[in-house]
Amino acid sequence: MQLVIAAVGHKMPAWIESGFGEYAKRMPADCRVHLKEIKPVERSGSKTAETAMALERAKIEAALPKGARIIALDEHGKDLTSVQLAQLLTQWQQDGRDVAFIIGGADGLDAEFKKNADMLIRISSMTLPHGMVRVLLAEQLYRAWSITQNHPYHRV
Ligand SMILES: C[S@@+](CC[C@H](N)C(=O)[O-])C[C@H]1O[C@@H](n2cnc3c(N)ncnc32)[C@H](O)[C@@H]1O
Repeated sequence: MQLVIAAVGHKMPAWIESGFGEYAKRMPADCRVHLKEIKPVERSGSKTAETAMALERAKIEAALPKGARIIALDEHGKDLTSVQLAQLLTQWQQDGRDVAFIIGGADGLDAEFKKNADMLIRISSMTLPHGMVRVLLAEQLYRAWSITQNHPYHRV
């Protein structure tokens, strides 16, 4: 199983890159997190946010492994505890299908894309900057993996 984070946004500030890298590098080889940055579609006069998100959706889909389970990150998504995420991680490892976490850009994710996703999850009920979401998600994936291993990183 491969874990992919497809995130609309590039040229992130150094503190986002280093925060993400800190957690991504802790993941073991059989549960590596692969980041795929999607260059945002330029917003210009005649292009609505909906059009831009639809174009970004096509770029996201092209970057994903075939047949991957799609987990969209959205502030209106389901709340998961870290233990629930760890349980999902175990199930996903057992079925072997790749898992793709999708983070939208400034306007969010295309509505149809979210409707078709296998799951919509949130990290908080507040709106977060997209760069920060990838760091928090990487930390939660590392925490989830730690829970599956009884690693002391996670303390109840
Ligand atoms: C700046 S937000 C976009 C906000 C936009 N108004 C919307 O409705 O999604 C950019 C991306 O960050 C992610 N995001 C922001 N807050 C989040 C949260 N609390 N939980 C999960 N993902 C979040 C989502 O993937 C979102 O598409």
